[in-house]
Amino acid sequence: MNPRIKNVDNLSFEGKKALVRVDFNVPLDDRLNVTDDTRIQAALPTINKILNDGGAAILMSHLGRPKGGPEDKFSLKNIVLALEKALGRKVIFAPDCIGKEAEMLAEALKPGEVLLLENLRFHPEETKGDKDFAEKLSRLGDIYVNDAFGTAHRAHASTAVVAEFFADKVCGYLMLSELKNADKVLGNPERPYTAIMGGAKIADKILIIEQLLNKVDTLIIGGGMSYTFAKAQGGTIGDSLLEEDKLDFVLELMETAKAKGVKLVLPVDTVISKAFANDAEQGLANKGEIPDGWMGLDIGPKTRELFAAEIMNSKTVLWNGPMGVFEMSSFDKGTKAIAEAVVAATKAGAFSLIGGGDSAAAVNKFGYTADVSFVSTGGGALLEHMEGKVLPGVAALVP
Ligand SMILES: Nc1ncnc2c1ncn2[C@@H]1O[C@H](COP(=O)(O)OP(=O)(O)O)[C@@H](O)[C@H]1O
Ligand SMILES: O=C(OP(=O)(O)O)[C@H](O)COP(=O)(O)O
Repeated sequence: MNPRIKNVDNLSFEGKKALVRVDFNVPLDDRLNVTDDTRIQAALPTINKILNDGGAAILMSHLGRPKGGPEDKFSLKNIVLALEKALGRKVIFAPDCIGKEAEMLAEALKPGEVLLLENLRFHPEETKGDKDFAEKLSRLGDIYVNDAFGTAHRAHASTAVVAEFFADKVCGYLMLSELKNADKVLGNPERPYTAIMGGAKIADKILIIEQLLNKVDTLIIGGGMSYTFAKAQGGTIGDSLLEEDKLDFVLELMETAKAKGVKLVLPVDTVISKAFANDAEQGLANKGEIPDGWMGLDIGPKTRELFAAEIMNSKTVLWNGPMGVFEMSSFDKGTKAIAEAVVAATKAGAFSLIGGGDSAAAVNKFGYTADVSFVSTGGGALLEHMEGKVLPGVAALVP
């Protein structure tokens, strides 16, 4: 990290109001309760440092990907209870992240108090990196702290642009420890080096693969991402997740992998279901043979074995994205099997780095968090950092 970037230890927050970008993009269940608070817990050291110094913390985050206006299921109000429980103190909630009310609540904040702002992405200006919006956010605090490692790959108003408006801008403890751990692998990874990719954010992450091909020896693709590969190879994928406009790109990626001598390992079978529901009719299909009216929601048993063998062979493992819809018990076996293989490889001496909001939640759900080398709160951010990119959220902190 650029040595000119300061961190929370370089400042006293006494009598100050810190505007803190956190990543509270946590999973919620149907009743809008937080199902995994890893990202909240991870932000506590920074928040507590500010409060213990005699400062006040104004926390801002996104939650999910709202369409550009308020939506109840994406309200940060849903996480207030979990945050209060984790912090052990009351949290004041601002129903909008900018405007008169937010400014008044911030103004009235006393040392030791915490204000949580409503979802930043209820304003489309956030993801556009709008300068006026960033300026409005900046009015709320005296010091800017970025501790949102999971969102540091986004050049958004609250993650990057807002920093321009502060003389004091620092990174938090989470950001520091994430970068430090990732750098253990970045410089000189022990080989064989295997990356495992899955999940549902296909459009974003497919682009990252191209860069990863310059780094890894083996690339395993599972989860929602794998069906675009199966389709590109001429298979049928029913109603499975598909990134239609990336079909040609995927074929090019496969050629690039071959040219670079990277072993690309794709699923050979898949658990299929008639609907996106735990109790829907289920079956198994070979790769690229999913009938119409069915969708692939997990890797199949042969794939579990194939992937596990590759992982066991590795000295460095980087994993982002679940292998299936692990939130439902009918489709969690692939993710669990891969987690078990990563744990076994770690016990055999490999360094394992698992990242992503949902991936971290999955590893937590299966009880393996302590059995891997490091669980990162960032998925896309971790991958982009591992590509060797300077993350915009980090670059913005250079004085
Ligand atoms: N085959 C699949 N079809 C639909 N969704 C999937 C599939 N495989 C995985 N997923 C979903 O991917 C989501 C996680 O994706 P992503 O956000 O990319 O991971 P992370 O948060 O770990 O970076 C999970 O909610 C999981 O249910
Ligand atoms: O969950 C996140 O990323 P991840 O799914 O890569 O772990 C971050 O909160 C970033 O969210 P975004 O991908 O909607 O910008």
